Amino acid sequence: MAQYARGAAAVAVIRLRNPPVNALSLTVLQALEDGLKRADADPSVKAVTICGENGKFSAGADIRVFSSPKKQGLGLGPIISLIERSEKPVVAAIEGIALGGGLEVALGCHYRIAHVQARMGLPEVTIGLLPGAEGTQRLPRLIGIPAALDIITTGRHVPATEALKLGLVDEVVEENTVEAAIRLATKLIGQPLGHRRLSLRPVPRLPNMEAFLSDALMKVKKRAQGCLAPELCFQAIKAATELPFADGVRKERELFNILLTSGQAKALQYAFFAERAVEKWTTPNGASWKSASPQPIRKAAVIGLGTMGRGIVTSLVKAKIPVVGLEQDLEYLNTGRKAVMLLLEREAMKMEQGAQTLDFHNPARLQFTVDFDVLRDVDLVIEAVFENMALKKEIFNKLSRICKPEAFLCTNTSALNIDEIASVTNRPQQVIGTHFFSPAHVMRLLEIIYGRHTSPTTIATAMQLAKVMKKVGVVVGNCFGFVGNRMMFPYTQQAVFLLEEGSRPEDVDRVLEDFGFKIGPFRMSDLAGLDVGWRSRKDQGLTGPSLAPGTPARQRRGYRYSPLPDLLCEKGRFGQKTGKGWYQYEKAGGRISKPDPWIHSFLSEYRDTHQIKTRFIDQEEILERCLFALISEGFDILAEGIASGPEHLDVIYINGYGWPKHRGGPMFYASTVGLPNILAKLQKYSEMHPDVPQLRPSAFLKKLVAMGNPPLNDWMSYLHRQSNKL
Ligand SMILES: CCCCCCCCCCCCC[C@H](O)CC(=O)SCCNC(=O)CCNC(=O)[C@H](O)C(C)(C)COP(=O)(O)OP(=O)(O)OC[C@H]1O[C@@H](n2cnc3c(N)ncnc32)[C@H](O)[C@@H]1OP(=O)(O)O
Ligand SMILES: NC(=O)c1ccc[n+]([C@@H]2O[C@H](COP(=O)([O-])OP(=O)(O)OC[C@H]3O[C@@H](n4cnc5c(N)ncnc54)[C@H](O)[C@@H]3O)[C@@H](O)[C@H]2O)c1
Repeated sequence: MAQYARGAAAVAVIRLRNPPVNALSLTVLQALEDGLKRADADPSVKAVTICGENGKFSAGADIRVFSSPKKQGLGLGPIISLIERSEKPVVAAIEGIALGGGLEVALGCHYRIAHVQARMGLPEVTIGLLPGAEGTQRLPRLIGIPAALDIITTGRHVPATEALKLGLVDEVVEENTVEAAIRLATKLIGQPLGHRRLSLRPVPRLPNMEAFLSDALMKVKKRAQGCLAPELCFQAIKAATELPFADGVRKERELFNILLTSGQAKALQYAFFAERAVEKWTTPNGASWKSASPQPIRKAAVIGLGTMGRGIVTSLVKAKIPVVGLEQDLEYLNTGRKAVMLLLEREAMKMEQGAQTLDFHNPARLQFTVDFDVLRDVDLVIEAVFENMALKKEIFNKLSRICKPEAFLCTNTSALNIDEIASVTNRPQQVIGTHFFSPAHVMRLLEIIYGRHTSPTTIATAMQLAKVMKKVGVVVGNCFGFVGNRMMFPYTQQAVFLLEEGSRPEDVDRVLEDFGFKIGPFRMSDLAGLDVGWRSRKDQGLTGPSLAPGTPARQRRGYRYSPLPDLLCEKGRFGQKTGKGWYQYEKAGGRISKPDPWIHSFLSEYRDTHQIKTRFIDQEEILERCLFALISEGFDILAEGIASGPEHLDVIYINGYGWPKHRGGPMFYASTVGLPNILAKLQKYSEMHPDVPQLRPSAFLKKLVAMGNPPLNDWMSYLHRQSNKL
């Protein structure tokens, strides 16, 4: 709702109230409208201030309303026009946040005062929409086309000081913002308001408007990667340059409705809430975010300053946690130190542009050592040494002897058993997997893996660490590859099988990149290094010297196996680092991939050798075999209780594996394709490839289909229900 009160003799204060972020629900809108009408009707009221409860102006429209049948009633635009038309001056007092519809309300006001720590923005694009309450028409009139385009098509939050420079607000204050707004409103009583009504202003012209817009459109499309909203935001802003205000508003509404009814908005809004839902973690034995309290981390250590350790140290420094980086010897230490410093210099430059600083030259904040004794006083250690169980056990055993008893011990292993690592310590309850993604200072995902003995406090502490590092922590159970890499295995396996049967790496990558992945499986493999998987397969006895003599080339443990990646590694083709992998690169370490004729003839010789008949494989088959195998593994993970809901898998894939957010994650995508369709396709492919267990549909998927294809929110409630149709 919105509370109506008198702030000073002649000033009415309308306070938006809907905790925690004063989202504009239908009730709030009704109360806002009632408040405006009451102020208008009361002759003793000469001015109005609009503010928000609890130091937050408003986070915009209540996102849940967009998927409810009541959305027709969300008539925010007319209320904003009502504010603007008021003959009594209306001042917005912006504290905390003014986002989306919240900022649109402020744009309808005649003046805007912001607290110095406030942030403003129109983030609708991030949930698949555009500002639908006349914001695409008012903002360009206030701050010009280039700035409005930037703010609306990126959805970024603008700090108050920048907002002042842009002319988005009239004043920034450090004191009580509402009181300052009331004072301003009092001064404005009786003054003319015409020039303050944004709908009456022209859009500032640019000398080269047409060229500017066509260049901007190209950039917006390139960044959008298949997402519809940025381009429609652009169209709405362009309309402001071409049409009178009222016609521009009509165009905005038309474009808004296209987005609202698109599957993309639904997917992006699902992703918004999924990301928040995973913060409320639970485990099958009843541990939960509600009852577990995190411990403070005042100092941390990172062991191993290779690819991952460097990024992890950088993330900790950025989170202002003092950190010690440890390496195995001085040579590795120097290399690691230089790499960390370079990353930090770059981060510092970026932060200075945003007027923040990064203090990392102080040894109390960042220290490097080869001496484990230095770790005696740290509260938490993250191990990021080579992926080798014996080495990890040696390190954890040492840590458990050296670190103080209350210190937490985390491993960045990609797949190894957390319980086995914990077993060599004197504190298995404080051992946990913290699986960062490369590059660790950039990627938002932190997969948090609890073992059999991990305590709720340890889980809560790892989740808190994720939050402080501005990452998305997702709590999952312990199994080989955990959630992300376990689901990735059937996906990359299908990609390689498709090469055996007739596709080329660039065909498979193109289909998955067109689907929206930032990078296809072969380009990804070249980037990560083919040798990483090769080492792991050798450790598992799937290839290399430990492979039993006489093992058929394309079979392991009775199932289909493709030796193609091993053969490439044997030829020294490790991907980007060697300049050759599934593609060729301009040089070792090069990044521009080109299809490689050598690979094409290598594949055709391989097919001849193994008497595989080359066939044309269409896009549909490529997409379905890769994605549905991954999804089926996801259903197995849910059935085993490794993750507590489909949104966990989706958040992991969006934030760690480049899954297109506008498709909502693999499990959400499965729900849009329809579980019966996925089941039917998996059954078909599985019949065609009976020696590939990853194509056999998950029993849980079958059960959900038998139960009538329930909506995704209900899936987990069917886990233990009996089905007589199976
Ligand atoms: C064919 C049919 C035609 C129908 C016509 C329809 C009508 C047309 C009229 C359209 C009017 C459009 C108006 C406007 O242009 C559209 C919008 O405003 S869309 C919303 C835009 N705003 C956002 O995207 C902001 C989203 N929120 C955030 O970014 C962050 O939450 C935050 C505000 C920065 C705060 O961050 P944190 O402090 O980290 O806190 P949390 O993120 O954990 O949030 C706390 C809590 O609040 C919930 N929440 C946040 N914002 C909203 C919201 N806008 N709506 C609903 N709920 C919100 C969040 O989910 C958390 O709750 P929890 O999930 O934990 O229970
Ligand atoms: N590279 C990735 O993309 C990625 C992603 C997620 C997780 N991981 C996991 O992170 C871990 C590290 O991987 P990486 O890619 O950073 O490896 P890396 O080879 O780049 O670095 C490992 C570092 O550990 C150091 N090290 C080895 N033994 C040590 C010891 N006894 N004491 C101190 N330091 C020691 C090495 O000198 C090296 O610098 C592995 O478990 C890996 O599976 C890697």
